[in-house]
Amino acid sequence: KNFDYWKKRGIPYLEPSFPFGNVFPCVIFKKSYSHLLAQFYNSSKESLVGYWIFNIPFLMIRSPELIKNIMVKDFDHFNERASSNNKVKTFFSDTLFSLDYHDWKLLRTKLSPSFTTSKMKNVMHIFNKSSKEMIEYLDEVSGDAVDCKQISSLLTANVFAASTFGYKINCFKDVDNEFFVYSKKIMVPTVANLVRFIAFFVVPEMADFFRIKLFKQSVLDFFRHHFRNVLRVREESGEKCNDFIDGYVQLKKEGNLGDGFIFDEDRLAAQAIQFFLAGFETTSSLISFTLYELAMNEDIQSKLRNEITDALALEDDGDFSYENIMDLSYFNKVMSESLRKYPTLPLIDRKCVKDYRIPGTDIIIEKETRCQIGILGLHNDPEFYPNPETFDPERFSPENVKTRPSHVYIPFGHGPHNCIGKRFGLLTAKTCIAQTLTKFRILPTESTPKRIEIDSKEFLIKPKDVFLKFEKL
Ligand code: HEM
Repeated sequence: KNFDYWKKRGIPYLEPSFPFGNVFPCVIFKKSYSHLLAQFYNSSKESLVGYWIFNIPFLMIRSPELIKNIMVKDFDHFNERASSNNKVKTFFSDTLFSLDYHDWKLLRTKLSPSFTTSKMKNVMHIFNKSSKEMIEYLDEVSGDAVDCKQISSLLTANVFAASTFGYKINCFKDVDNEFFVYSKKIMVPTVANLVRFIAFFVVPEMADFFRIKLFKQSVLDFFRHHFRNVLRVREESGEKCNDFIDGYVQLKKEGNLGDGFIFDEDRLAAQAIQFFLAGFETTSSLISFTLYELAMNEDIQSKLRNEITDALALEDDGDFSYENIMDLSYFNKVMSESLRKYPTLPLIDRKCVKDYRIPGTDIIIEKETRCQIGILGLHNDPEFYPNPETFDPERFSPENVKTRPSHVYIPFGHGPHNCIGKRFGLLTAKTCIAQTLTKFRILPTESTPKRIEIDSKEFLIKPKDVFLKFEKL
């Protein structure tokens, strides 16, 4: 009976069908969720278009102006996510993705200091060390076809194990390490995992109704157990390592954030797990996609190598410093283009919390309406990015950026709910790519596809198979 919802409100919509609304291609794994959203985006030229996920009406926000209003200018109308206020009490209820606006704001203010420039400088040694562990591995297998997805995941696991869980491991030497094994269990592309992610992040009623859990209990117990151990060791020793764990120790000491929001160990563990959940696959896929594009575009690869080699020559210990790696202009363009073409977290959502009249129209977005922005569609819209399939870092030269409306490039979102780990993810990926380029020429193999395939069982944008060769320079 809800299928006349958008018609009644005079909002353009896509024709739904019972019982899945507009998401049938995703239910049968014909299309990934991100491609389905891109299809909704491409289906219209209007500023917004309605559709249904099962019987729940959603709005795809298309116009850059409206995107800006929702994310930034009129944030007070859209300050929660579709996943906010999840009723089933799980670790997820204590994360930035799920808390209501009031508690989200308290928590975000407390977590933000863990991501300042000085904190990022302090963890550069972890990014450099993990990248060198990858280089050692590539040295051993130089000339062979290497599974890029696997090496990117191993690197990201090393980084998160050290920074978030205080766990010193080298997964390149020990792929059966339990941290890596449990990490892969969370994200393994199965039907069950896809249903879990969609239920938690898009249709929380489904998670509530079917009592779906985001992780298996054994996986959650593993991460909680390690988190508690490292927290206890740090508390007892008083050691300061300038990492996330120092921040957790401090938050535990503060205890009550006010209004009954208390930082007990489970709540703290939830923060560590959410960072891992939000950062692990997004960052490792960014590395895989960028390595792939560099292999396929040799001219871009050599131009980038020249810039990076010059920058590294300024350092005396072979490690990249924060300033050194953040300020490389061509490198920044390459990473931006990679995130344009492959926005690894392809979905931004907001829930309307008070009725909103779209400026200059009579259209009202009503309270409780769920809005989504399909980043893949937006970033590949030829109106803003001509020949979107072409990998062209020059799209991000200052003159070209000026020609586009703001908010048509949002790989990390925008406004108060934007990605808290943006620089952490970028620094991890950049250090790894920079260290690799100083030692190896990246080449496609005979089996490397001309066009990368996205895994349709994944909630995030992840490549299917990417095999490349790393030839010593
Ligand atoms: C290349 C890597 C990454 C990409 C592309 C990415 C992308 C995104 C996007 C698109 C959002 C939604 C923003 C919005 O709604 O406006 C987001 C939110 C978030 N990200 Fe990231 N992310 C990445 C890495 C990370 C890392 C490394 C961490 C943690 C260490 C992280 C933690 C989070 C958290 C906690 C949120 C929710 C923020 C909030 O609602 O307050 N992300 N990310």
